[in-house]
Amino acid sequence: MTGGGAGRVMGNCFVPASEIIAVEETEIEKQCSSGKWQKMAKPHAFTVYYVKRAQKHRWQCNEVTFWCVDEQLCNQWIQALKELLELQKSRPKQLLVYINPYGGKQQGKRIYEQKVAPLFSLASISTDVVITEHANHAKDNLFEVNIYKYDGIVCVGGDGMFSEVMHGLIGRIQKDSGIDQNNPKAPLVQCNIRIGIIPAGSTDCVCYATVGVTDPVTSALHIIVGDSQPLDVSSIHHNNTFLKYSVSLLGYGFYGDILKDSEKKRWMGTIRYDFSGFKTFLSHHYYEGTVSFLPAKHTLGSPRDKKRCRTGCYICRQSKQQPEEQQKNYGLEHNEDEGGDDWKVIKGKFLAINAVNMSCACPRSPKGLSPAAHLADGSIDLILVRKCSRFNFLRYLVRHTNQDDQFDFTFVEVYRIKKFQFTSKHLEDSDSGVKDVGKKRFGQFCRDHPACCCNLSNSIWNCDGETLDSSAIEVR
Ligand SMILES: Nc1ncnc2c1ncn2[C@@H]1O[C@H](COP(=O)(O)OP(=O)(O)OP(=O)(O)O)[C@@H](O)[C@H]1O
Ligand SMILES: CCCCCCCCCCCCC/C=C/[C@@H](O)[C@H](CO)NC(=O)CCCCC
Ligand SMILES: [Ca+2]
Repeated sequence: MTGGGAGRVMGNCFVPASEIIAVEETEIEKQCSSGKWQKMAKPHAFTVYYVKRAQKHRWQCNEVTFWCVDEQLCNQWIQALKELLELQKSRPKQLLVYINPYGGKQQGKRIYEQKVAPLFSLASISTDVVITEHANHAKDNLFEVNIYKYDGIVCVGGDGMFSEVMHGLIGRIQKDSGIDQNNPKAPLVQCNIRIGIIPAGSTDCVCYATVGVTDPVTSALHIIVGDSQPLDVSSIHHNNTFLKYSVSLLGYGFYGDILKDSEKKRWMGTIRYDFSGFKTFLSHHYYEGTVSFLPAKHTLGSPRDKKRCRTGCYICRQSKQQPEEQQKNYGLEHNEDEGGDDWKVIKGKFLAINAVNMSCACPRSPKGLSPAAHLADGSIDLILVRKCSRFNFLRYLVRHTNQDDQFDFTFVEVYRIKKFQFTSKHLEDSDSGVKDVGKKRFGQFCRDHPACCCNLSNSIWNCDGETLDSSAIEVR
């Protein structure tokens, strides 16, 4: 048989079966003398659609058409290739798709319809599509529909949309299994339904940090070939009440303040973060509080490693293989929940407290806030940025965007941890009965030292781009 792609004769073209998207019989048309197009009886042809790896982690859908004069031989090839595709067991056949039409640049619906739906249809994936009408629509819907008939859920939107779908899915599975999410020690039931992300948000950090690029076609192709990547999820509680799950950034101080300000500016679209980022940087507020954490002793690797986490990463695989029993024993021996000796306590004045489950790489920060953090090692990198000058804080922020070591500053500390708790000084003071009526009654900023930047109010937690209501939290 003869093969040619996009009108040119190709040399050799090697495609692993796992990267074939579809095989279709091709109708070859030939212009006859009357000038009309008509179907040609011979030769016979079929087209193979496959993944082409382009630059910078981008994937494209390419095609190559094979011609043959023998119809039977042609059909045999088509049959054999279709059987090969049937053997690809991890590929989804039925997907439930949620589109946030207002995320990012409000292009979610267009991106899905123009770039993703044609690929799903080519790959014979059937879809049920829900265009969300309000926040929490997707989450609530996941508690109502028969999720078990789907091979995966796709969210078209940003990190907030991913977080919503993740909460819906984890919540639904726990509900169906009788697990109380309010109990921080309850072992959660693992969810085997995958979530696919078609990036159409403002930061898209979960997509960027897992795929390496924010490109709807690349993500659609990863979904089609059935790729998967486990992710660490942190649960956040306060006083035995479940608050939220987090997969990317849980940030207090700088990133909490940016979010608080930027939520009022949603109408600006993605540029709101630049405005609020600049404003928050200038305000230079720091916050006092206590962070207690349990270091991750049994994970290999450190946040200062040079190597990045990739699919199939050795460190993630090792930590997955760590027997559950050993982890339980570790918990008992180290009396971890009672705040045993292994817990470290740090009191201080912080410009930012960032707890990241993954690098948090995104187009704004291509290596992320903790470049060596692991996607699925069961640990969090806790970054404490202590009070420092504006100039030094700027130097730190600039390192989010270049190759220099973000942790090589005296005012920045990083720990790889399993659990942590935070209480703001305000709360500690009010809990211990210390009342400073003046502070509480008069405004948010230090009246005696207007230029000192100490902020007498609390910051908020930025949990994957959503605000958390409580400033005191327990995370595991
Ligand atoms: N139809 C809707 N109307 C209003 N809000 C919605 C709707 N659908 C979803 N949402 C909410 O919008 C929030 C933000 O959406 P999304 O994450 O897609 O965009 P983004 O915030 O611009 O991007 P990123 O999270 O990457 O910064 C989500 O938390 C989601 O709950
Ligand atoms: C002068 C140079 C200064 C450069 C500073 C660049 C800083 C970029 C860091 C970006 C880090 C993103 C971490 C991910 C957070 C997401 O969970 C969250 C939801 O999408 N996004 C934000 O909170 C949005 C956060 C946006 C911050 C601007
Ligand atoms: Ca991790």
